[in-house]
Formats: sequence, C-alpha cells, structure tokens
Amino acid sequence: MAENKTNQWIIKNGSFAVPGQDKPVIQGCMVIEGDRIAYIGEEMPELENDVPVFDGTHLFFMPGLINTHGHAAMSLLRGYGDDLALQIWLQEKMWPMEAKFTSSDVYWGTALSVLEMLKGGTTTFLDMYDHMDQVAKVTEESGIRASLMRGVIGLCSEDIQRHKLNEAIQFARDWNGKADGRITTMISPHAPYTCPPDFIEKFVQAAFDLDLPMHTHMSETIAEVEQNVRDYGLRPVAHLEKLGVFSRPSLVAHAVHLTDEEIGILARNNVAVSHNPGSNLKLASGVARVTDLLKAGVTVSLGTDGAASNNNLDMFEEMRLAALIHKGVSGDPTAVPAYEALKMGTVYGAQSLFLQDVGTLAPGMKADFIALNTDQAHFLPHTDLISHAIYSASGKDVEHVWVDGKQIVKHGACLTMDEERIRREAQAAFEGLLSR
Ligand SMILES: CSC[C@H]1O[C@@H](n2cnc3c(O)ncnc32)[C@H](O)[C@@H]1O
Ligand SMILES: [Zn+2]
Repeated sequence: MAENKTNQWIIKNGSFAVPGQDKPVIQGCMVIEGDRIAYIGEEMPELENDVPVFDGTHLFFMPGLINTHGHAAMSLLRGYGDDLALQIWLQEKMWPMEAKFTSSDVYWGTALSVLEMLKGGTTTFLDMYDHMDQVAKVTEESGIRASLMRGVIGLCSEDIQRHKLNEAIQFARDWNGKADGRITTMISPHAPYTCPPDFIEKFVQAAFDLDLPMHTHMSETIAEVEQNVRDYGLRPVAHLEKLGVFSRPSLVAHAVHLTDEEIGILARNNVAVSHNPGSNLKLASGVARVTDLLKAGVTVSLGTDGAASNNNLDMFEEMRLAALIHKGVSGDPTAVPAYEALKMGTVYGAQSLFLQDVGTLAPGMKADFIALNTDQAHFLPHTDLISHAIYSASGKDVEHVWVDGKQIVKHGACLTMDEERIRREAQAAFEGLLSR
C-alpha cells in the first residue's frame, strides 16, 4: 500500500483480534504509521484526506503468529523418518543426514520453511540450528522476524566443543538487532543429554557476557529424564537450575515430563515453556502439563519444532491441537479455551522470545499482523471469530501478511521470496543429500 507524506495508511471495516486486552475483538479500523500501529479502535480517527485506505471487509485481522521453537532447515527432511521415537529418530535418521548438510542446504531448507510460515500467518519464528548465517540471510531477505541461535550438541572432543561455542557466541554477537531490528539472538546448548554440565556452564557464562536469553530442549521424553537422573542424580529441571541456566531469562522447549515441584521451579524462575503439541504427539513423547503450567503462572507459548517431526509448520494447527488435546486428556472441556490458545500463539509467544512490541494489536506495537479470509463456508456464521480462528481455521485461510508495516503476503502469494525457485532448489537439495 502506497503511503502518504505522513507515512500512514488505514484499514477500515475490519474485525481485529486484540489478545490480552480488555475486549478481545474490535470492529473498526487500524492506522499504521511506518513500521508501527498508530491507532486501533471502533471510531474513525481524524486523519489527513490523502491517507490510503485498505478495505478490511470480510477479513479478520490478527497479530502475526509467533512460532517459539523450531529448526527451519529440517523441512528438507520432511517425511524422512516418520513413526519413530525421539532418540532413534535423532540418532538413526536426523543426525546422519544433518551431518551432510552444507550451508546451501540450510539456506534452501530454511527458505522453504520461511515461505511456508509466512504464507501460513507466522510473522516471527525461533530457529535453533547450524550454519546460522544462512538462516539470518533468509530472514533478512524475506522480511520475517526471528529469534536465532546456533544450537550446540556437545557430544564431541573439547576442541570441537570450544569451536562450536565460539561459533554460537560470534553468531549471537554479530546478528543481534540486525535486519532493521527484526533479528534477535539467544544462546542455546541443545539439551542436557547432549551437553555435559561443565559445557552448559560455559553457555551460561556467554549468556551473561552478552546479556542474552537462553534456549534449550528439556524433559521431552521419559527416557531423557531417567537418563539425567542416572547420569547426574537430578531430573533435568533441577539440573539446569543448578548449572545456572535459569539465572538468565530462559525459554525451554517441550517440558513434557514435569513434577509439581518442577513446575514450581519454572514458575519461580520465570522460565517460559514452548509447548510443541504436534511434534510431541508424532514422536509419542507425551502430553505436556499445560493447564498446570498456566495455572502456576508459567508463560506457555507454541512451537512447531522442525518439519521432520510435525510434519508442517502451520501454527493454526498447533493452536487447535493445544485447545483440543488438553481437553481430551483432562476430561475438562474448559481446559485451554480458544482465547487462551490464541494468546499462546501470539502474546505469550512474544513474552517467550523476550520481545516487547509484538504479539498483539495496539498503538505503539510493531505492525506485524495477518488477515484471514472469513468469507468462506467454514467461517460462517460469524458467531465468534476467535473460536473460528482456533477451531475451524488453518494457515490456508491467510490472505495477507504484514511485518514491520510492510506487506509480505498478498492474496496468498509471497511478495519477497521466489516461490518457484525455492520449491525447485529444496527438492534438489534433498536429492543431493541422498546421493552423498
Ligand atoms: C543443534 S541444532 C538442533 C538439533 O536439534 C535436533 N532436533 C530436532 N528436533 C528435536 C527434538 O524434538 N528434540 C531434540 N532435538 C531435536 C535437530 O535434529 C538438530 O540436530
Ligand atoms: Zn527442537
């Protein structure tokens, strides 16, 4: 949309989800000025005559979805190693293939994922992987927002450990605040079962030195918890607390197997949890205690994990799963209502990534938002648009996407990425991996 000299444009006649605010849906208009929201409300604000107008009829505007855990380049391994438990899947399928990944593979795998995420309404994603300069490059080029980190597996010699840690530090330092502030970084040992305790302590020190948050996989399977007790005499939560991880702002992925005491430790230390229901179901890891975590005051957001354990990156699916499975396992139909699932995909996502100015639609917030086409059979009647967004919608209903006030997806097509080339290169990259 062309802007006028005040850099403003206005959306009229729209319905807007404003999660976390007094009234969850507003019917009216929203003014965008540059990369931020200047106004949202039922009344028409006074504006210059030449402010461009975008007609929001039949559109439901929502904050862009925030995917708080994943490994984007793993989309190259989608469908490669289905129906296996985590450790076998990692050791026999993923790690041997990932050992062959080149920078170019990571670039095209990440591009494939970012394309899928943007078209499906995700405007911010977290990525923990290797060859992270390539992930940052895709982020810069595509216009998406991202929290990026070099994930480190420490099952190697001390020399290689040192090299990987230095890479993680260098990446975090070089890229924090880059791409017009759309990239932020974290420090990320992969998991307590792949990083020895003294190695994890070095990551904690780095996080202090760089003043950055930490992210790790934790308590994903029963086998992992039992191994932690055998190896270190503690369950993973107490183990990471003892190593100082939670003395930094922290986000842990999965946290499926927790005791009441562990939920207390996470709550006291303000540790956020990225709940990954699709991946946890597919790998048969279990069902996280989300209602208990939320009740204890823990911030719980949503992640897809990599496309090789999901097998798509549709955050609407994760919100729907979160709203459904906790009802199913608890027998309580009020567990994770639609509005709470929406907050997990938006407001709590922003909190989990330590981002202050995304996650809802309000004056002063970054203009990261999406529009769903509600003029479709599965959105009618218009009883409750938040209910429809959680229980009826999918990423395929996303018509438009804006990040930083710039339109990235228009009528379902990505304006910033070469879709045809990405599809071709990703297929070629997978075939190259098989042949090496
Ligand atoms: C060091 S880069 C990230 C590393 O994580 C692996 N991974 C992907 N999904 C999971 C998961 O659910 N639990 C643990 N580790 C996972 C991925 O294959 C990369 O090697
Ligand atoms: Zn993961």
